[in-house]
Amino acid sequence: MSTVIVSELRKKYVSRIRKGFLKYEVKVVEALRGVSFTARKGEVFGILGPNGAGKSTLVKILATLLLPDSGEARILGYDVVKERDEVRKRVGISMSVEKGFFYKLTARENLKYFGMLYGIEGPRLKTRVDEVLREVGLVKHADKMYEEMSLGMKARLSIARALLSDPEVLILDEPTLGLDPVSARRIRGLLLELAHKQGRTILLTTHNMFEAEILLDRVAILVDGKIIAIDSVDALKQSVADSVFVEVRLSGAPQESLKKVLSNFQDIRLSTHHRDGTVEKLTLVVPVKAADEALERIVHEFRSQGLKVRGVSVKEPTLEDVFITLTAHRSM
Ligand SMILES: Nc1ncnc2c1ncn2[C@@H]1O[C@H](COP(=O)(O)OP(=O)(O)OP(=O)(O)O)[C@@H](O)[C@H]1O
Repeated sequence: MSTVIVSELRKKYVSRIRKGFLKYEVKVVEALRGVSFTARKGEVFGILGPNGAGKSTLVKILATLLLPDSGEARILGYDVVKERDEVRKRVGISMSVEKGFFYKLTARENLKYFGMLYGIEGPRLKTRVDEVLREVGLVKHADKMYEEMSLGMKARLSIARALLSDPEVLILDEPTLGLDPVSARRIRGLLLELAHKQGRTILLTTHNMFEAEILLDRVAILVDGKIIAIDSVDALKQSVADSVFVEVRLSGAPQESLKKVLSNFQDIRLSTHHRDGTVEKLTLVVPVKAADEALERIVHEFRSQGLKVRGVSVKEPTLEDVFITLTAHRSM
């Protein structure tokens, strides 16, 4: 059953940049350029994309915090623009870990405050606050002041707040951003439980490929305001089955020499991003049919440029390889 249905959402930002006394330049950014997808009950659905792709814009619209220019989005059948209040009653939102809590109140007091705002009253409020504290594993820290909590605890508190109204859908913007690996793992475990065991739909944004691989049932790859692929991580990996991903290990090769060699191979793309310095390891994306011959040539070329090749091996593509294959052209 689809709980979130998004069709053809568009959003532009128009800003004025000051260019001098009474002089402005108008800048238009098309943050969303016709985004459509559906998310189902009980799944963790992720929106993955580079900086500025439009992820926050998309989740803010779904969370009823921003109006789209056109298109439609329905959550549990309710329109996020025309039936905003109905959506808000049914959707738990966590936009940013640090925002919106009272620093001098404890975790429990913060939750009580927000519970009251959501209209939960009397003994029900205390029970519900205890329930969500238990759910996110914060009972032990319930009486800690917000300002004294670790980042991981704050992230869990933010999810606890989103759960107060017992929503069927959760919208989370970068729920593990900035967390240490142990705290991030804990949050991921919690999200899997909330979706797979309790049947909630979780819609989240992430930059983190590793997280996407282990957490998401399906992922939409958003680039420049457009979704370029939607599927399970496994299916996305399958979609690049006509390419071989080859890892080449080098002894500190300078960027310039690599660029020179690779510019001679139109059919080979570079998957790994390197910005500067020397390169120890790179992943090449090679069409299956040309693999044997192309690899031999490229290793030969590397060597003739004086680059020391320490090893060449074929590897399983990661989501990052898929992402870069789908989004980037040759990039170095
Ligand atoms: N209030 C705003 N005014 C003008 N431009 C904006 C505004 N908010 C976002 N943008 C622009 O819209 C585009 C999409 O931004 P958005 O924050 O949605 O991307 P994002 O994928 O969430 O990026 P990040 O991963 O860096 O948070 C970017 O080019 C951004 O600069």
